[in-house]
Order: sequence, then structure tokens, then C-alpha cells
Amino acid sequence: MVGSSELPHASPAPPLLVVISGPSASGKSSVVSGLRQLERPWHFAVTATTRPQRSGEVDGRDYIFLEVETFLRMRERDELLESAQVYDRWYGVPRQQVRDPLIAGKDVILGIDVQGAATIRQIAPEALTIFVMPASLDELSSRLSGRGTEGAAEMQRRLDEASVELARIAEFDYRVVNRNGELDATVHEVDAIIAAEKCRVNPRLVQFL
Ligand SMILES: Nc1ncnc2c1ncn2[C@@H]1O[C@H](COP(=O)(O)OP(=O)(O)OP(=O)(O)O)[C@@H](O)[C@H]1O
Repeated sequence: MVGSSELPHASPAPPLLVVISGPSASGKSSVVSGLRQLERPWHFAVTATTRPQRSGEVDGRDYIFLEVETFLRMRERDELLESAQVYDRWYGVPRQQVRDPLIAGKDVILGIDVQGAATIRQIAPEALTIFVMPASLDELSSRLSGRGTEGAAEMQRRLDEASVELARIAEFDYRVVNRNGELDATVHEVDAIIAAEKCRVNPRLVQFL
């Protein structure tokens, strides 16, 4: 007779912590926006920052925009999973943005810079880390200038930094090449990676909480 009780390995995979990282202007924010539009049952961790809000950005959705004093108070209280000063601005991941959804069984998507990804990897070695990279430095440069959010000196600084960060690709589990004009394809690759990870025989179990 055929048994009706669920077989080992048939239960749903545990929630994933998905880290989307890459150099400045590689497109990680665009990829995260594209993932949102897929309307999967994921929680998008919102980063807190002291940088000014750019036009089109929504407070609480794209970033949590904070005054420096508020940010530093959260940091002192250990309410940030990681924090860093990048290009003179503070960025940090509120602990609650990652912990609460994971406890509730939801996958968490976290877009973060390369150094932040390294910190998260130390705290949560089982995180799934995806490196978003441009096809060439020329593409990166033209995207940076096309975005128009940085001056010439700042853009050069980011390009120099990008060369260093591109060399850190081996720290990541996967890489996706975000080619110019092909953002949708990049987003679908990330979606496919997450889908495949859900089918692992030995799933990742994030347990830094
Ligand atoms: N595949 C693509 N093709 C063309 N333009 C793109 C693509 N992906 C992103 N862009 C554009 O490149 C610019 C940089 O992208 P985005 O802001 O998402 O990068 P980022 O990695 O989040 O940057 P930062 O770390 O500096 O915030 C934006 O103007 C975005 O619209």
C-alpha cells in the first residue's frame, strides 16, 4: 500500500537570506526593483541611510532615510546588523528587517554593497550571495554618468573602487552579468537561482538570529 505521510525532503525549504551585491552602478538596486515586480512572497529588507533621498525614491521602501544622530543611536543600541560609512554617508541594515521575516519563514532579499555583503557573510555564512557585475568597465562608467547622481570626482572614485570590488567575485556563490539593456534577463536569472536553491537536497539554514 502507498503511504500518505510526507516523505523526507518533501517539506518546504527553510527561508533564504539572499544577498544581492556588486560594485556601484552594477545595477543591484535595479535588480532588486525588478525582483519586487515579480511579486514573489519575499521580504525586501530596507537599508537605513543618512544619504539624501534621490528623486523617485520612497522613504521606507527604497531606503529608510535617517538623520545622522538617529542612525548613530541605532548603531549604539546594536539595532543594526551591519553598518558602514561609504562615500561619507552611513548605511546600515536594521537587524529587525532581516530577523523578523526569517523567523516568520519568509525569504529575505537584501541589496548591499560589497563590503556589507562580506560582513553579512561573516554573521550568516549560510546566506545565498549573488554578485551583480557589468559586462565591462565601459558599461559601468556610462551607467554611472547616465544616472547623473555623482560629480566627476565621485564617479572616478567609484570606478576605481569598482575595479577592486570586481576582484572579490570569488567570495560569492553566484554571479549574474547585468548587460546594458538586459535588466529583465538579469532579474530572471536571479529568480532562477533562488528557485534552484529552493530545490537543494541539503538546504541552506540561516541561523545567526
Ligand atoms: N541592465 C541595465 N541596462 C542599462 N542600464 C541599467 C541596467 N541596470 C541598471 N541600469 C542603470 O544604471 C544605473 C545604476 O544602476 P543602480 O542604481 O541600480 O546601481 P547600484 O548598483 O544599485 O548602484 P549604487 O551602489 O551606486 O547605488 C541606473 O541609472 C540604472 O537605471
